[in-house]
Amino acid sequence: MSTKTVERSHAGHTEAEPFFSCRDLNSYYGDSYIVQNVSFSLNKGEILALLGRNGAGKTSTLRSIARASSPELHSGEVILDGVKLHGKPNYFAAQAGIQLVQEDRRIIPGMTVEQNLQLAIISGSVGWPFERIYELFPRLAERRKQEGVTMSGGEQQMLAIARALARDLKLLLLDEPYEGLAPVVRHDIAKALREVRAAGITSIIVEQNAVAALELSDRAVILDTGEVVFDGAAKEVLESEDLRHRYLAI
Ligand SMILES: Nc1ncnc2c1ncn2[C@@H]1O[C@H](COP(=O)(O)OP(=O)(O)OP(=O)(O)O)[C@@H](O)[C@H]1O
Repeated sequence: MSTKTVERSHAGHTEAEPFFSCRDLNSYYGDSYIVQNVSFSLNKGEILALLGRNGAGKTSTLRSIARASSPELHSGEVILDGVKLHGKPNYFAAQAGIQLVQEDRRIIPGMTVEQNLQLAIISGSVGWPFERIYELFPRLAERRKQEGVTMSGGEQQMLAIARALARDLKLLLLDEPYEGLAPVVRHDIAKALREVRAAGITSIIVEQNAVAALELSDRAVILDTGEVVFDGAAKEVLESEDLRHRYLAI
């Protein structure tokens, strides 16, 4: 039983059923108990920053929500738009509209930008038309015939997000989207993510650059050794030196 207290501010929460919720997630890598009773919820169209120090369990929580094969979700509930994803086969999460954009971006070598997008919808899950995606990312439109892996890191990140949008997307999970990117490129990605929010898509962002993530987000959840220690408005974390010092070392 945990001795930690969760600091919760209810700014931004509504009494209605949340669009997304995870409750008491417990995940393991083999015998290592990593994600410990993690619970939080999100309204439709919100961006949530999932923060914490190195090793706090951010990626593991994101992967548990996406029902990746590891870590293994031993118990807990994941509900998206009224649909229960727990107790179902892992692939059901993607079918239900959860897309995980992994830190290494996973662009398929030997394929152009457009072929990478075509491959994303081969399973039949179709989201934004390619032209709408190219309007969001004009750099991808210019490079649609270029091999994806030959593009810059920022362009590959755009393609990774574009691939998620090409599918029927309800919850976008982003693992370190700003990793290795120059400030100007981070700015372009943030602008696109705001447009994605304006289109009603809900996102969870894990990011080392906590300030950049908080500036983009409506809500924040902070993890410490696999447990939730804060759940509230992103603005509250930005404005609280105490929270930032205690849990984020910034
Ligand atoms: N494949 C794995 N096998 C065993 N343990 C793992 C594995 N991946 C991560 N862990 C452990 O789980 C814990 C949480 O890791 P996780 O990557 O989720 O943290 P994080 O908050 O995303 O960290 P970072 O900011 O450093 O990426 C760490 O102690 C890590 O060593």
